[in-house]
Amino acid sequence: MQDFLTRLPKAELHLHIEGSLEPELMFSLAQRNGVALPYGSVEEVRAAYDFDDLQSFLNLYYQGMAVLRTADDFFDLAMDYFRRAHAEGVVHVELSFDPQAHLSRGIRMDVQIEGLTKAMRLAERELGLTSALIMSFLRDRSAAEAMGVLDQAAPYWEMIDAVGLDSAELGHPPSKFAAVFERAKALGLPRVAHAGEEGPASYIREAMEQLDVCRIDHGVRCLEDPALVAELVERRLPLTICPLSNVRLKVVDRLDQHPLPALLEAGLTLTLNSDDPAYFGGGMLENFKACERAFGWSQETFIDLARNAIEAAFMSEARRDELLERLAAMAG
Ligand code: HPA
Ligand SMILES: [Zn+2]
Repeated sequence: MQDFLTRLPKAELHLHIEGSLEPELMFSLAQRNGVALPYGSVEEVRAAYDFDDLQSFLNLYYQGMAVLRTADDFFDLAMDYFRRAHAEGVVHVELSFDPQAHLSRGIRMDVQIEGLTKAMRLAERELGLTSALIMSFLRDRSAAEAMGVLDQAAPYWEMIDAVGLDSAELGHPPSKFAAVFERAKALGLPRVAHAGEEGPASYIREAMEQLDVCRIDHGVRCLEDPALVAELVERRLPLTICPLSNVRLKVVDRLDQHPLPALLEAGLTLTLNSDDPAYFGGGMLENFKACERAFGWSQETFIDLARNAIEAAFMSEARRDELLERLAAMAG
Protein backbone atom coordinates (compact mmCIF):
# COMPACT_ATOMS: atom_id res chain seq x y z
CA MET A 1 0.00 0.00 0.00
CA GLN A 2 2.84 2.41 0.83
CA ASP A 3 4.27 1.87 -2.65
CA PHE A 4 0.84 2.34 -4.21
CA LEU A 5 0.22 5.57 -2.25
CA THR A 6 3.64 6.91 -3.28
CA ARG A 7 3.07 6.13 -6.97
CA LEU A 8 -0.46 7.58 -6.93
CA PRO A 9 -0.31 10.91 -8.86
CA LYS A 10 -1.29 13.30 -6.08
CA ALA A 11 -2.36 16.92 -6.60
CA GLU A 12 -2.16 19.12 -3.52
CA LEU A 13 -4.76 21.89 -3.42
CA HIS A 14 -4.36 23.18 0.14
CA LEU A 15 -0.81 24.05 1.13
CA HIS A 16 0.41 27.20 2.87
CA ILE A 17 3.94 27.58 1.53
CA GLU A 18 4.99 29.40 4.73
CA GLY A 19 3.77 26.33 6.62
CA SER A 20 6.24 24.16 4.70
CA LEU A 21 9.17 25.90 6.43
CA GLU A 22 11.05 23.06 8.13
CA PRO A 23 13.06 23.97 11.28
CA GLU A 24 16.36 23.17 9.47
CA LEU A 25 15.64 25.79 6.78
CA MET A 26 14.32 28.19 9.45
CA PHE A 27 17.73 28.02 11.16
CA SER A 28 19.77 28.40 7.99
CA LEU A 29 17.71 31.39 6.79
CA ALA A 30 17.89 32.97 10.26
CA GLN A 31 21.67 32.72 10.07
CA ARG A 32 21.83 34.02 6.49
CA ASN A 33 19.68 37.05 7.39
CA GLY A 34 20.90 37.70 10.94
CA VAL A 35 17.44 37.08 12.39
CA ALA A 36 17.33 36.02 16.06
CA LEU A 37 15.20 32.95 16.80
CA PRO A 38 13.66 32.19 20.20
CA TYR A 39 14.96 28.59 19.90
CA GLY A 40 18.34 27.00 20.58
CA SER A 41 18.01 24.02 18.28
CA VAL A 42 15.92 22.28 15.65
CA GLU A 43 14.70 19.86 18.33
CA GLU A 44 13.54 22.78 20.48
CA VAL A 45 11.54 24.14 17.55
CA ARG A 46 9.83 20.79 16.95
CA ALA A 47 9.07 20.44 20.67
CA ALA A 48 7.29 23.82 20.59
CA TYR A 49 4.83 22.51 17.98
CA ASP A 50 2.25 21.34 20.48
CA PHE A 51 -0.94 23.23 19.66
CA ASP A 52 -4.28 23.67 21.45
CA ASP A 53 -6.16 25.26 18.56
CA LEU A 54 -5.76 27.25 15.34
CA GLN A 55 -4.65 30.46 17.10
CA SER A 56 -1.87 28.77 19.09
CA PHE A 57 -0.50 27.41 15.79
CA LEU A 58 -0.87 30.75 13.97
CA ASN A 59 1.24 32.47 16.65
CA LEU A 60 4.23 30.22 15.85
CA TYR A 61 3.49 30.19 12.12
CA TYR A 62 3.72 34.01 11.89
CA GLN A 63 6.79 34.02 14.14
CA GLY A 64 8.59 31.37 12.05
CA MET A 65 8.16 33.18 8.75
CA ALA A 66 10.14 36.18 10.07
CA VAL A 67 13.26 34.50 8.63
CA LEU A 68 11.92 35.05 5.08
CA ARG A 69 13.38 38.33 3.84
CA THR A 70 14.66 38.11 0.25
CA ALA A 71 13.41 36.67 -3.04
CA ASP A 72 16.06 33.95 -2.62
CA ASP A 73 14.48 33.00 0.73
CA PHE A 74 11.05 32.59 -0.87
CA PHE A 75 12.67 30.66 -3.72
CA ASP A 76 14.50 28.30 -1.33
CA LEU A 77 11.36 27.80 0.76
CA ALA A 78 9.26 26.78 -2.25
CA MET A 79 11.98 24.75 -3.98
CA ASP A 80 12.70 22.81 -0.78
CA TYR A 81 9.01 21.95 -0.58
CA PHE A 82 8.69 21.03 -4.25
CA ARG A 83 11.62 18.58 -3.95
CA ARG A 84 10.09 16.88 -0.90
CA ALA A 85 6.64 16.76 -2.49
CA HIS A 86 8.05 15.35 -5.74
CA ALA A 87 9.79 12.57 -3.77
CA GLU A 88 6.38 11.69 -2.26
CA GLY A 89 4.72 11.35 -5.68
CA VAL A 90 3.06 14.78 -5.70
CA VAL A 91 2.63 15.91 -9.33
CA HIS A 92 0.92 19.28 -8.86
CA VAL A 93 0.95 21.79 -5.97
CA GLU A 94 -1.35 24.79 -5.43
CA LEU A 95 0.59 26.89 -3.00
CA SER A 96 -1.10 29.60 -1.06
CA PHE A 97 0.91 32.51 0.35
CA ASP A 98 0.00 35.27 2.83
CA PRO A 99 1.28 38.57 1.37
CA GLN A 100 0.05 40.63 4.34
CA ALA A 101 2.13 38.60 6.78
CA HIS A 102 5.21 39.72 4.84
CA LEU A 103 4.15 43.25 3.79
CA SER A 104 3.59 44.04 7.47
CA ARG A 105 7.28 43.14 8.09
CA GLY A 106 8.44 45.40 5.26
CA ILE A 107 8.88 42.63 2.65
CA ARG A 108 7.59 43.88 -0.69
CA MET A 109 5.07 42.01 -2.83
CA ASP A 110 7.50 41.78 -5.79
CA VAL A 111 10.12 40.09 -3.56
CA GLN A 112 7.60 37.46 -2.46
CA ILE A 113 6.15 36.73 -5.88
CA GLU A 114 9.47 36.82 -7.72
CA GLY A 115 10.96 34.17 -5.40
CA LEU A 116 7.92 31.89 -5.42
CA THR A 117 7.29 32.01 -9.18
CA LYS A 118 10.98 31.40 -9.95
CA ALA A 119 10.77 28.18 -7.92
CA MET A 120 7.49 27.23 -9.63
CA ARG A 121 9.12 27.54 -13.06
CA LEU A 122 12.22 25.58 -12.01
CA ALA A 123 10.12 22.80 -10.42
CA GLU A 124 8.24 22.34 -13.68
CA ARG A 125 11.43 22.25 -15.75
CA GLU A 126 13.48 20.11 -13.42
CA LEU A 127 10.93 17.88 -11.69
CA GLY A 128 7.96 17.93 -14.08
CA LEU A 129 5.95 19.26 -11.11
CA THR A 130 3.25 21.75 -12.13
CA SER A 131 1.86 24.33 -9.70
CA ALA A 132 -0.57 27.19 -9.19
CA LEU A 133 -0.33 30.26 -6.97
CA ILE A 134 -3.09 31.30 -4.58
CA MET A 135 -2.89 34.72 -2.92
CA SER A 136 -4.64 34.51 0.45
CA PHE A 137 -6.05 37.34 2.53
CA LEU A 138 -5.74 37.33 6.32
CA ARG A 139 -9.31 37.35 7.60
CA ASP A 140 -8.35 38.69 11.04
CA ARG A 141 -7.23 41.93 9.37
CA SER A 142 -9.56 44.47 7.77
CA ALA A 143 -11.38 44.07 4.46
CA ALA A 144 -10.03 47.48 3.44
CA GLU A 145 -6.47 46.21 3.86
CA ALA A 146 -7.26 43.10 1.78
CA MET A 147 -8.70 45.33 -0.96
CA GLY A 148 -5.47 47.37 -0.90
CA VAL A 149 -3.41 44.18 -1.25
CA LEU A 150 -5.49 43.05 -4.22
CA ASP A 151 -4.84 46.42 -5.91
CA GLN A 152 -1.17 46.30 -5.03
CA ALA A 153 -0.95 42.90 -6.74
CA ALA A 154 -2.10 44.41 -10.08
CA PRO A 155 1.26 43.75 -11.82
CA TYR A 156 0.90 40.06 -10.83
CA TRP A 157 -2.78 39.35 -11.51
CA GLU A 158 -1.70 37.33 -14.55
CA MET A 159 0.55 35.13 -12.38
CA ILE A 160 -2.05 34.52 -9.68
CA ASP A 161 -4.36 31.54 -10.24
CA ALA A 162 -6.82 32.31 -7.42
CA VAL A 163 -7.37 34.30 -4.25
CA GLY A 164 -8.02 32.67 -0.88
CA LEU A 165 -8.99 33.50 2.70
CA ASP A 166 -7.16 32.15 5.76
CA SER A 167 -5.92 32.86 9.34
CA ALA A 168 -8.08 33.06 12.51
CA GLU A 169 -11.57 32.03 11.46
CA LEU A 170 -13.86 32.57 14.45
CA GLY A 171 -15.37 36.07 14.49
CA HIS A 172 -14.21 36.75 10.93
CA PRO A 173 -16.97 35.39 8.67
CA PRO A 174 -16.62 35.26 4.87
CA SER A 175 -19.23 38.04 4.54
CA LYS A 176 -16.59 40.49 5.85
CA PHE A 177 -14.76 40.01 2.52
CA ALA A 178 -17.72 40.04 0.11
CA ALA A 179 -16.59 43.25 -1.65
CA VAL A 180 -12.97 42.07 -1.97
CA PHE A 181 -14.03 38.77 -3.51
CA GLU A 182 -16.50 40.52 -5.78
CA ARG A 183 -13.65 42.62 -7.11
CA ALA A 184 -11.47 39.51 -7.55
CA LYS A 185 -14.32 37.91 -9.50
CA ALA A 186 -14.64 40.99 -11.71
CA LEU A 187 -10.91 40.66 -12.42
CA GLY A 188 -11.48 37.05 -13.51
CA LEU A 189 -9.70 35.53 -10.51
CA PRO A 190 -11.10 32.24 -9.19
CA ARG A 191 -11.84 32.15 -5.46
CA VAL A 192 -11.36 29.70 -2.59
CA ALA A 193 -11.80 30.22 1.17
CA HIS A 194 -11.11 28.45 4.45
CA ALA A 195 -14.49 27.80 6.09
CA GLY A 196 -15.84 25.34 8.60
CA GLU A 197 -12.46 24.44 10.15
CA GLU A 198 -13.09 26.03 13.56
CA GLY A 199 -15.96 28.19 12.32
CA PRO A 200 -19.59 27.03 11.99
CA ALA A 201 -21.31 25.50 8.96
CA SER A 202 -22.92 28.89 8.28
CA TYR A 203 -19.46 30.22 7.28
CA ILE A 204 -19.34 27.56 4.53
CA ARG A 205 -22.69 28.73 3.20
CA GLU A 206 -21.51 32.36 3.31
CA ALA A 207 -18.36 31.46 1.38
CA MET A 208 -20.52 29.82 -1.29
CA GLU A 209 -23.15 32.54 -1.48
CA GLN A 210 -21.19 35.71 -0.83
CA LEU A 211 -17.68 34.86 -2.09
CA ASP A 212 -18.76 32.53 -4.91
CA VAL A 213 -15.90 30.11 -4.21
CA CYS A 214 -15.07 27.11 -6.40
CA ARG A 215 -13.66 25.12 -3.45
CA ILE A 216 -13.95 25.15 0.33
CA ASP A 217 -10.74 24.76 2.33
CA HIS A 218 -11.41 22.33 5.24
CA GLY A 219 -15.22 22.48 5.46
CA VAL A 220 -15.34 19.56 7.90
CA ARG A 221 -18.09 21.20 9.96
CA CYS A 222 -20.56 21.08 7.03
CA LEU A 223 -21.99 17.92 8.58
CA GLU A 224 -23.73 20.09 11.18
CA ASP A 225 -26.12 21.30 8.44
CA PRO A 226 -27.70 18.50 6.34
CA ALA A 227 -29.22 20.97 3.85
CA LEU A 228 -25.77 22.45 3.27
CA VAL A 229 -24.30 18.98 2.73
CA ALA A 230 -27.01 18.28 0.13
CA GLU A 231 -26.12 21.48 -1.68
CA LEU A 232 -22.37 20.78 -1.61
CA VAL A 233 -23.04 17.30 -3.02
CA GLU A 234 -25.42 18.60 -5.68
CA ARG A 235 -22.94 21.27 -6.82
CA ARG A 236 -19.98 18.85 -6.46
CA LEU A 237 -18.12 21.64 -4.67
CA PRO A 238 -14.76 20.19 -3.56
CA LEU A 239 -13.62 20.29 0.07
CA THR A 240 -9.84 20.33 0.67
CA ILE A 241 -9.54 18.13 3.75
CA CYS A 242 -6.34 18.22 5.84
CA PRO A 243 -6.39 15.15 8.12
CA LEU A 244 -3.17 15.61 10.14
CA SER A 245 -3.84 19.35 10.49
CA ASN A 246 -7.26 18.63 11.99
CA VAL A 247 -5.64 16.33 14.58
CA ARG A 248 -2.81 18.73 15.48
CA LEU A 249 -5.17 21.72 15.83
CA LYS A 250 -7.60 19.62 17.84
CA VAL A 251 -10.48 19.97 15.40
CA VAL A 252 -10.72 16.23 16.17
CA ASP A 253 -9.14 14.28 19.05
CA ARG A 254 -7.77 11.43 16.97
CA LEU A 255 -7.69 10.63 13.27
CA ASP A 256 -9.91 7.57 13.70
CA GLN A 257 -12.57 9.97 15.06
CA HIS A 258 -12.30 12.26 12.03
CA PRO A 259 -15.56 12.79 10.09
CA LEU A 260 -13.83 11.72 6.84
CA PRO A 261 -15.78 8.44 6.55
CA ALA A 262 -19.08 10.29 7.11
CA LEU A 263 -18.09 12.98 4.58
CA LEU A 264 -17.32 10.25 2.02
CA GLU A 265 -20.55 8.43 2.84
CA ALA A 266 -22.48 11.68 2.24
CA GLY A 267 -21.18 11.74 -1.33
CA LEU A 268 -19.10 14.90 -0.96
CA THR A 269 -16.25 15.68 -3.36
CA LEU A 270 -13.19 15.35 -1.11
CA THR A 271 -9.46 15.85 -1.57
CA LEU A 272 -6.60 15.12 0.86
CA ASN A 273 -4.02 17.81 1.62
CA SER A 274 -1.22 18.69 4.06
CA ASP A 275 -2.06 22.35 4.98
CA ASP A 276 1.16 23.19 6.90
CA PRO A 277 3.33 20.07 6.60
CA ALA A 278 6.30 21.38 8.61
CA TYR A 279 4.04 22.05 11.60
CA PHE A 280 1.54 19.19 11.45
CA GLY A 281 3.69 16.07 11.21
CA GLY A 282 4.04 15.35 7.53
CA GLY A 283 3.35 16.00 3.90
CA MET A 284 0.94 14.51 1.39
CA LEU A 285 2.21 10.93 1.62
CA GLU A 286 2.06 10.98 5.41
CA ASN A 287 -1.55 12.24 5.26
CA PHE A 288 -2.52 9.49 2.81
CA LYS A 289 -0.76 6.82 4.90
CA ALA A 290 -2.37 8.05 8.11
CA CYS A 291 -5.83 7.75 6.48
CA GLU A 292 -5.01 4.23 5.34
CA ARG A 293 -4.08 3.29 8.92
CA ALA A 294 -7.10 5.02 10.49
CA PHE A 295 -9.78 4.00 7.99
CA GLY A 296 -8.38 1.02 6.07
CA TRP A 297 -9.51 2.48 2.75
CA SER A 298 -9.13 0.51 -0.48
CA GLN A 299 -6.97 1.54 -3.42
CA GLU A 300 -10.19 2.52 -5.23
CA THR A 301 -11.02 5.09 -2.54
CA PHE A 302 -7.56 6.66 -2.79
CA ILE A 303 -7.84 6.72 -6.59
CA ASP A 304 -11.20 8.51 -6.29
CA LEU A 305 -9.68 11.10 -3.91
CA ALA A 306 -6.69 11.64 -6.22
CA ARG A 307 -9.05 12.05 -9.20
CA ASN A 308 -11.14 14.63 -7.33
CA ALA A 309 -8.00 16.72 -6.74
CA ILE A 310 -6.87 16.56 -10.38
CA GLU A 311 -10.37 17.53 -11.54
CA ALA A 312 -10.63 20.44 -9.06
CA ALA A 313 -7.13 21.80 -9.75
CA PHE A 314 -6.14 24.97 -11.59
CA MET A 315 -4.19 23.39 -14.44
CA SER A 316 -4.23 23.26 -18.24
CA GLU A 317 -6.61 20.78 -19.88
CA ALA A 318 -3.61 19.03 -21.43
CA ARG A 319 -2.01 18.51 -18.01
CA ARG A 320 -5.33 17.38 -16.53
CA ASP A 321 -5.80 14.82 -19.32
CA GLU A 322 -2.25 13.54 -18.84
CA LEU A 323 -2.71 13.09 -15.09
CA LEU A 324 -6.15 11.50 -15.43
CA GLU A 325 -4.64 9.02 -17.89
CA ARG A 326 -1.88 8.13 -15.43
CA LEU A 327 -4.51 7.61 -12.78
CA ALA A 328 -6.65 5.45 -15.08
CA ALA A 329 -3.61 3.25 -15.77
CA MET A 330 -3.27 2.64 -12.01
CA ALA A 331 -6.93 1.72 -11.69
CA GLY A 332 -6.16 -1.10 -14.16
O1 HPA B 1 -5.01 25.74 8.76
C1 HPA B 1 -5.07 26.97 8.66
N1 HPA B 1 -6.21 27.61 8.89
C2 HPA B 1 -6.31 28.94 8.77
N2 HPA B 1 -5.29 29.70 8.43
C3 HPA B 1 -4.11 29.13 8.19
N3 HPA B 1 -2.95 29.69 7.82
C4 HPA B 1 -2.07 28.70 7.70
N4 HPA B 1 -2.65 27.52 8.00
C5 HPA B 1 -3.94 27.77 8.30
ZN1 LIG C 1 -5.11 26.00 5.54
